[in-house]
Amino acid sequence: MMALEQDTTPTVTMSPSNINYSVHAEPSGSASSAVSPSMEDSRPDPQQAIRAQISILHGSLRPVTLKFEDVTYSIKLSSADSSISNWFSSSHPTLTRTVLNGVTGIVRPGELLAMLGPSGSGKTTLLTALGGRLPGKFSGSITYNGHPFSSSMKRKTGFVTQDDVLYPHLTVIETLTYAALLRLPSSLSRESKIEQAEMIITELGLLRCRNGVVGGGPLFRGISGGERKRVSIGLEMLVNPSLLLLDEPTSGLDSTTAQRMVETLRRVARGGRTVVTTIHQPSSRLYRLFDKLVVLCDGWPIYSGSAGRAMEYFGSIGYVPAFNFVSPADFLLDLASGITSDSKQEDHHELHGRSEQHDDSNSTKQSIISSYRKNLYPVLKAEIQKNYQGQIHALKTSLTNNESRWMTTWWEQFKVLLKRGLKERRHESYSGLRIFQVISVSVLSGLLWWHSDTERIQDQVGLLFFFSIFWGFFPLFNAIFAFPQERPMLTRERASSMYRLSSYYFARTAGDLPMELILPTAFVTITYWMGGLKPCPLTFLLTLLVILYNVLVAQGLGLALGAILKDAKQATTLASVTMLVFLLASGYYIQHIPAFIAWLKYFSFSHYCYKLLIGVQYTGNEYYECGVKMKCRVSDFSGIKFLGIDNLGYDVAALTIMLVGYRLLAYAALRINH
Ligand SMILES: Nc1ncnc2c1ncn2[C@@H]1O[C@H](COP(=O)(O)OP(=O)(O)OP(=O)(O)O)[C@@H](O)[C@H]1O
Repeated sequence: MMALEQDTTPTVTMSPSNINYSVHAEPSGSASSAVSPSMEDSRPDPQQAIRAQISILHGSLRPVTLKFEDVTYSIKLSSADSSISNWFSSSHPTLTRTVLNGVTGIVRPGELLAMLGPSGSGKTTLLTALGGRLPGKFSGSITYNGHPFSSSMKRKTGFVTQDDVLYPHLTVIETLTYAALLRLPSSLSRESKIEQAEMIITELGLLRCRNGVVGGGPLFRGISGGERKRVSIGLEMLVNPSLLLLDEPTSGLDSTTAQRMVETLRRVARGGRTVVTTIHQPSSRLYRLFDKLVVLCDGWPIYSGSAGRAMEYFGSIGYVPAFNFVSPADFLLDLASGITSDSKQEDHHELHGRSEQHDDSNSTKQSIISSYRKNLYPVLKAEIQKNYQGQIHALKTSLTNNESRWMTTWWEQFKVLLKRGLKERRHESYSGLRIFQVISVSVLSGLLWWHSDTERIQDQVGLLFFFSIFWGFFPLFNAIFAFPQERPMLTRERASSMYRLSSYYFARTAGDLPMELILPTAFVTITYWMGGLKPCPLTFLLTLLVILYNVLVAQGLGLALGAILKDAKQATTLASVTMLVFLLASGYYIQHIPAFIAWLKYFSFSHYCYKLLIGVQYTGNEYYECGVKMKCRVSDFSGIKFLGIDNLGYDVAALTIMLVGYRLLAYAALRINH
């Protein structure tokens, strides 16, 4: 797969007169490509677009020149003193920290830019800013072909984060195929999209693990870290991005795999794309593959320009490596940390101790930062300010064509997401443990309530209450985890405009329905008949319907709590308190709740469910044995009398309001949080 690695120079030719551009990337004989859409017609030929989409690794359709000038970014830190007295004082100062300090640079199509710097120097922050994902405002400017970040640019940008956020239970081919079905335009056939995913697998050397599950975390091992990283890159490559941003793509990889990874990135860049990557400790071999370099030191730039000239520049301002064989990257990282020469420093520190070491490194940093401002910055500024009007005009046309935000229709997105969700959660939904849990509880309760006829009305009422509580707790706690578990994936996919939130929401909730409904059906069927409830098919059916309705309401509340709180732990805590209140207020345990708190029952879906179950099971003129040879009306039984079994329509209406309300709340919370 790496056979294409050669020194290939992209040529981007533009002239305002003929407004044509062509990107020639000729990595090797067979893979050569030339994409030259005419800019006179802003609407690309669909066939041509499709062909170009299919040959994704061969050429970018819309080259992007990325310029960033004086990018400065500060973060607010929470006040160190959070004592109670401070909460009431409005005058305590807000601490801020400048993470980026006037970083400037330019990277053109076909170039691979690497960001170097010690840990915490601001590489990820700068990359996030370049990807238009920085929360809050920064000063300075970042432009893409002369324009600010737009939703059109968002779709042409691939962003690979440091942590691989992937669905752990899908295989490599499933992961890429579902992404292709969601991210590639409807104009491509399903087969072409699948072909595209296969092509990515071949191009990124993933054939060996094609059918392996992705995995994640120490408890669920899947493919290797390097393979997972390549899957993440493949996901972004699917859309043939014009701008590809990668955060530490080589972290955790051995040097050979890291070398291959960067070679691949270089090849991707040579296809006319703009590639920017942060990198830790590149070897000399790796370093040679970069075209451009930005070196950061505590958020300040100390170098920005050609990678090949970095050593020459630092030599010219008096910093040279102590030994000839020192890797350029090691030397630059040492410099960015304020360390000038290993041997000199060691001798010096032995003599003068730690505080002087600190002073020395600070003065070195000051010196290289001011050299950058004096020597490099003006040259860089002049280069960036050069008149690129011709290019901008030509490229602008390609970037502003009339595109809708979504690649596929709502229905297509729903279908793919539903299928993907079912695959990803098949182990969970159809887990033997869950089935065992429900069946064993149903059999056990059937035995405990064995043939409890109307003569033991207290027991029967208890069984109906148990139905309403068990089928409140169980779906509620299952649903709570739905959104918090998928949050990282949802954030990543939404950031690349992969699908609408509504299609995700409906697919996610619909996917859980079969199992959410099958299990209570099995439970009620077993327990109802074993427990000796009214042997009437209609009553049984109505009981089942009430339980299923209750399940849907409880599931809605669980989804809403998970979506609002985002954290599953907090959501489960709140859910257990809520369910406890619902259980106590539902009218089974306490019949004389004080008036000032009796309103609580109106918020309890278990109360409505319990009332409906009683109403379905008994009619007002039924009798039960209430003493020796004494018959009493069921409606006079204290538990039922207090509850009241009239006006059941109101209870159905209350449950319906909750059913819709909780689900709307869950959707609104998701929308706000994503
Ligand atoms: N949201 C935030 N809250 C607090 N500190 C932040 C935040 N974002 C960034 N920082 C701080 O800004 C600095 C730069 O962070 P950044 O992640 O960009 O560094 P980095 O060079 O990518 O580091 P590494 O190589 O370790 O990933 C760090 O000191 C980090 O703690």
